[in-house]
Amino acid sequence: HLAWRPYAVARAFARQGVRGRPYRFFVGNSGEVKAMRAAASGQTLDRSSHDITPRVLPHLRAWTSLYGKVFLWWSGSTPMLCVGNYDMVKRVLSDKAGLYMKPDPGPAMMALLGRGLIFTEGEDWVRHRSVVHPAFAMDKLKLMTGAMEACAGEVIRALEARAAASASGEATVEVGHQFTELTADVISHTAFGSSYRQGKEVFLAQRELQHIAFASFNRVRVPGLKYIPTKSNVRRWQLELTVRGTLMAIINERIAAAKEAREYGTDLLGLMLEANSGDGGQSVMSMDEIIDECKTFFFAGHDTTAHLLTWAMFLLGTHPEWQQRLREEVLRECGGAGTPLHADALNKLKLVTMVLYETLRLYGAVNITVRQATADVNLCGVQVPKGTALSIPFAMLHRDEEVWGRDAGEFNPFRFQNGVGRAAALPNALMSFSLGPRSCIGQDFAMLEAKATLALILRRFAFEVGPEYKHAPADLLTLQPQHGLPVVLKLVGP
Ligand code: HEM
Repeated sequence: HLAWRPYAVARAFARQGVRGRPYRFFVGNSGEVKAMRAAASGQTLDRSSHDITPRVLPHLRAWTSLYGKVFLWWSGSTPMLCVGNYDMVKRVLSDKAGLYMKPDPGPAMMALLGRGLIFTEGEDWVRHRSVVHPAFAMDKLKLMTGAMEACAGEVIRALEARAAASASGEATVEVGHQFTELTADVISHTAFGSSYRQGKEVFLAQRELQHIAFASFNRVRVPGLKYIPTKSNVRRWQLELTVRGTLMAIINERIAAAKEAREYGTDLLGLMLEANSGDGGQSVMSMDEIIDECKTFFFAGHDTTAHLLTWAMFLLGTHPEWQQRLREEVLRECGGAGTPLHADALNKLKLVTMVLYETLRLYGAVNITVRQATADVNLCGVQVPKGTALSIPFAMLHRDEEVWGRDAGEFNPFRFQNGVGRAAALPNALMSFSLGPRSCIGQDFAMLEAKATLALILRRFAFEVGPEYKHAPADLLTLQPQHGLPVVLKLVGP
């Protein structure tokens, strides 16, 4: 059932090889993409339609309507196959034979994250995943609920004070910023426990490095420039030293303490070190690899979760009936304000979970992912030559009416009432955390943190989206409201 109009083009492409084909064979090129993105970046969308694709994937949306869900285009020197078909996506993401790999992340991302879980492949990936995976088991995450609640509680108290101090009992808050700071605190506490302050230093340095890396994305790459002591390079080197030095100190301190205590601790670092001390005292990962995994936690687990919370506030702020339902559920399962949160109670919040899934479907932090064919492969009948990049547009797949039904563009958390696997015509239709072996290792962590934070907010505040809000979702590596999300909070309860 592929809508495969340019199939003839693809076949010619496959027969005659990748390089050296004239550009006119292809549907679009990177120049067009830039122009479409620039045009889209000025638009504000209708906030009730929830179709963000004209803004975040304008090129794929335009070409999909012309050529179908699967088509070929050319990005710079790379042929790109848009894979908007579920069977194909599933095949690519479930691959265990190494037929599809992540493309080269480029020097900026490598400098930022090194060879952490996100960028390893093959046997290295299996080794890394075996060490990191145990830290994210649900029984371990449950022990982190206290730290999550403590961090969110601090933010809530500051907001309560602001609302209480105003004559109207209301406070207008830019929640995106609040959640970014909150998730940074949570990851610093849950990753590093008592070394939290040093962890926060690493985090701040890492965040500045991220800005430097992204600023360099759109610049022309001049060979050798990275070795020249420009102002930004010098700052980058200083920050890299801070990150590495501080992480190394935290890890060495922990290893030394474990000799006495005979355990590494129950934070993410401790659990990872525990799994790293393999049989016979032989470490599975080197110090450098552990450092890269710590950097990866910050990078992968921070903005993503902050945006999940921000978009959930947007949807609840524009759907007061759902907000009230969720508040009632939280009060029923978790008790009123002041009652400590328990992971088991949070896991019973069915309506909150449904709303979070629906938020992830409509406004998932990751809109698109890319894989590269490592060999000539037959992908559901399409000959894909080695080297072709496959772009998997989650944001479009999540709005596919054939899979999600006629109301795919609407906010309807009820679709998840029988579980995430039964929400659509196909079982793995929700791909916000990706699918298969490379799916998100931190998904339970993110959901638990989001549930704890929402529970605390719903118990204390009723809220609506501020009138000045402009609906302009932007893909700045992760999907976020371009102009922030002002929310008017009003105290509720005693
Ligand atoms: C709402 C929050 C989150 C979303 C939407 C999200 C989404 C994703 C997606 C789509 C991928 C796959 C990327 C790809 O293959 O191209 C991924 C991978 C990953 N995520 Fe998350 N993530 C979230 C939270 C977290 C958290 C909290 C952590 C850790 C603290 C984390 C750690 C990772 C890691 C390490 C990978 C790489 C896994 C591997 O390749 O084996 N993520 N995430």
